[in-house]
Amino acid sequence: MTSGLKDNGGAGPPILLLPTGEQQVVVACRIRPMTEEEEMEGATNIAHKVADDNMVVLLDPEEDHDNALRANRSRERKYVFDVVSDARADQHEVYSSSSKLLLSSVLEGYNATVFAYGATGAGKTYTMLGTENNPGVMYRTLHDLFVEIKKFEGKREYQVTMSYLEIYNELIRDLLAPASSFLELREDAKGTIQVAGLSEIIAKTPEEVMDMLHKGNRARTQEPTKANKTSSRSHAVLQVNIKQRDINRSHTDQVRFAKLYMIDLAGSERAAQTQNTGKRMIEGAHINRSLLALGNCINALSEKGNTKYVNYRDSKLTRILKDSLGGNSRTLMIAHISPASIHFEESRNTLNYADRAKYIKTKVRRNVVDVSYHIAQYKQIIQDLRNQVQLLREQRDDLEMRLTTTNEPRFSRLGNNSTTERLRVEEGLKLKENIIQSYRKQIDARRALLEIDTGLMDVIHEYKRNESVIEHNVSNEESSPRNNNKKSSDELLNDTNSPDTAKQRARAELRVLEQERGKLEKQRKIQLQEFETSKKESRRLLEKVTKKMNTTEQRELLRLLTENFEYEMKTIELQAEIFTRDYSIKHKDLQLLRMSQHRSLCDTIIYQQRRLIHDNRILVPTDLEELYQLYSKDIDEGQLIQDLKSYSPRLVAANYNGGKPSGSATFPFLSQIAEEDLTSASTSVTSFHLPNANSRRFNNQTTLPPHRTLSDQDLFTHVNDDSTNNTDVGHDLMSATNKPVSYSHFNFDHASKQLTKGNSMGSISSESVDVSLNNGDTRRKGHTTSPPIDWPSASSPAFRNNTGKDKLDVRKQTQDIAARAAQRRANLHHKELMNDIGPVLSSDPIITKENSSNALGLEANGAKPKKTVTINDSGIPRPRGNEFRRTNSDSPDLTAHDTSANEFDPFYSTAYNRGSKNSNKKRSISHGSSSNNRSSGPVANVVIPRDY
Ligand SMILES: Nc1ncnc2c1ncn2[C@@H]1O[C@H](COP(=O)(O)OP(=O)(O)OP(=O)(O)O)[C@@H](O)[C@H]1O
Repeated sequence: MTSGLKDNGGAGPPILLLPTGEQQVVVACRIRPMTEEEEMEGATNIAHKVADDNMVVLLDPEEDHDNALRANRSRERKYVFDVVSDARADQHEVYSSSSKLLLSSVLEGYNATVFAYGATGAGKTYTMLGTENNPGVMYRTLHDLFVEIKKFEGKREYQVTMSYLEIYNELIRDLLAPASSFLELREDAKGTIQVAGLSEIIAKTPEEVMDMLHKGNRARTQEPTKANKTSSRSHAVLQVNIKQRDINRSHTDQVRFAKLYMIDLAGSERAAQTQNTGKRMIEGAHINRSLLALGNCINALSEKGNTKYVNYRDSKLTRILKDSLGGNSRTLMIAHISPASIHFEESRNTLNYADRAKYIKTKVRRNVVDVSYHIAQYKQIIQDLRNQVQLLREQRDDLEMRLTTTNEPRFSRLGNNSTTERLRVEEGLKLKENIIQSYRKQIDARRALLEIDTGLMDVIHEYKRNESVIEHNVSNEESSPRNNNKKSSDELLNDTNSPDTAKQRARAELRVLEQERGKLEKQRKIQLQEFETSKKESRRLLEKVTKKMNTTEQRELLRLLTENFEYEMKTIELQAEIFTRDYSIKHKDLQLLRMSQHRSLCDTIIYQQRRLIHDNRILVPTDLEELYQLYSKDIDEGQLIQDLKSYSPRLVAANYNGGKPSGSATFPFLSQIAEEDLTSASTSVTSFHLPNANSRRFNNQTTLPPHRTLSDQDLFTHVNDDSTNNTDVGHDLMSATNKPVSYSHFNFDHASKQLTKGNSMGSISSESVDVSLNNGDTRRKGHTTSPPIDWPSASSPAFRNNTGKDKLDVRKQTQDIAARAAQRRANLHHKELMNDIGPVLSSDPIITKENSSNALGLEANGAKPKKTVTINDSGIPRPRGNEFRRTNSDSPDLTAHDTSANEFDPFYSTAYNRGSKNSNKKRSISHGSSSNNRSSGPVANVVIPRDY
């Protein structure tokens, strides 16, 4: 190993070398003891520490010695790490062989990071925090840090500060000031990530540090789950800054800085294992997503030559860990696993990632600043300091003067004058205290409201995503012949990828989410009331206090107080606005995808209806035929919008522009969204309602409801435009008002009504798109301009004299058109969404090597993951697999499909190609229609990733 560990002659644990330059990440592994629950479940011990104390052997519990095929294929896995500790190792041993090694380095001025990694319940928090009687790495490291510092007493001057934050559902909270608002990450000019507004507290003794740690841990989000009774639902980051300099300053002064990060990550979890639902499930999705981003960074960084692009921006966790993983830091990863056979998959994943992390190299350098002084500079410094002392004296005198006019000392002056005056001032001071408290209460209530709102937004988003899962599967069922798809109930139960299972899961999830929504709405009502009460109380107090304050100083003080309060409120309002906008964007992304599904279904229906008309020789009225010709023309030339204008201006105008002629040349609904985005920023405190029974009706239907793009006006209706300011009181305070907070409602009732109005023409594009189809021998490429076909109406010669050849031609043309329509629209959506949404990675409930490396592969190619479209067309004979190939400019790869019916659930699977290089049937996202569904006509499906 070249990780920087060195044996110190058997005298103790190995120590870290301290060279400046490249250094590999040190990886330790801790196997915790079996828990009672695991033993009760009959789990066996499959993780063993062997050899030179640094090897872990993991046995596959499913190894079958009786199976001749597998007999020679041992699935025993061996991993070598820098340090390995098993169930016998106590907290002190683990600390001594891991984090302690970094301490001397930190005191030398090197940055360091220790982070605990592993699946949920693997023992990360136990290692990092420990228990009161058996503290973990965080406490022990800080304790020893102070012991070391003490050794230099009288020689060196140290300043130790600490901050403690958690990342919960992608929101950053200050654990040392839990009542403050969520914090934002900022990147300074040097690319260093800072958490704006994070409190940094000076710590002087280990006890103080311990107090702060306890305080922070109490504020941390921890909830019981099935997998762990004390599961951490957030990533906790403890940052310790150490600054030191010599006490006896000479003409040179050397200042050393070092940052020590200690991180307890939340554990990855498999939805099936944790059986989390509702809020826990949303937390789990956030945790998995950020760990997936971390896994991707580890993969990219551990590549030989380190040439891959490392995407730190995917999550707040990876942004914070940027320096620790790829920058100036000595980094130690403690991978945690359970020895139980029931956690084999989780342990294998953790060990695989830990194994990769060994190859990450950071570039370590000492953070030292040399300050040299010349005599002339000394003189200048002394003069500056004198000036400063003088200035501070003046400020102190001034403050004392102010205090005597505003505070208690004034009582002495009042002394003999009047007791009533004294009482009046006393009362004024009390009122001032009350108003501060009431402002604080109002801020806290508003903050709590914001937290509930973000929870509600998450719940609603999950709800709508699950609705899409159901709709998607329903539409696929509609498009596929049932007899080919019939599965026994046993098969369905075992087939976790089956759409039926996905649908059942989604329905169960909807029920849980509804309950969660109910709970949150109740909480919201109470919180809103509390907020209103505190608002009224502040207003009342402000009026009262203003009357009591009769000097300019007092009024000025009150004005500053109120301004400060308003500033805090504004910050929260801005945060609320950001969350609302984020949600609105997410919501629209989801809508686009749903519309795309819907439109694909319409194409299928049109195709099948035309086929029916043709096969049964049904007479078609002329106006229907004309409409169909318009449809065909649109597919070929993208002219539908223009033609419809002349064909039926009223219809087009009503659909697009509220009666005005539409100026939109491309997707009208997209430009509509852009406009709405610009005007939808006014929502503040929002309350949300899930779709009511009426609007949910279609979940149980077998067809999709008519679809329409919802505007923000549909979604958010102001229910309380209460512009009641804190009543302006006193002349000086006329401007010091508590700005109104407007409330709006997420209006699903209205939204669903709008939905049912329909929007069938509303989003047909006039943009032309290159389409390439592989219809057996015939291959059209580029901008297709085949003339609109003559559909055999009663007057059509084709209908009257339809010879076998004519019929074949007509059918073929129809099939081409329907398929092209589906393909073209799907391509357009793909293109738009790729631009708008960025990489599509599924947040598979657990990070697997397979999916993350594929996700990585997509990044490495500099290409965004492709969302591909499956189109099946029945009637056209094709040489192999009846596959269409797409060669549009976005997807240069020809990606042929061999889609097996409902092979996996697109909502829970990963968007990447799994096919082998040589295979003619490279697999793309396979979902929706199946190869045995070909008779059902064209079906275009678009993947909705879990993220949306
Ligand atoms: N080395 C150990 N010795 C004894 N008990 C342990 C050890 N490691 C973990 N445990 C116990 O196992 C349980 C789960 O541990 P812990 O909460 O630390 O897991 P975790 O990895 O932090 O989980 P999560 O990611 O869900 O927060 C706890 O009850 C803890 O006390």
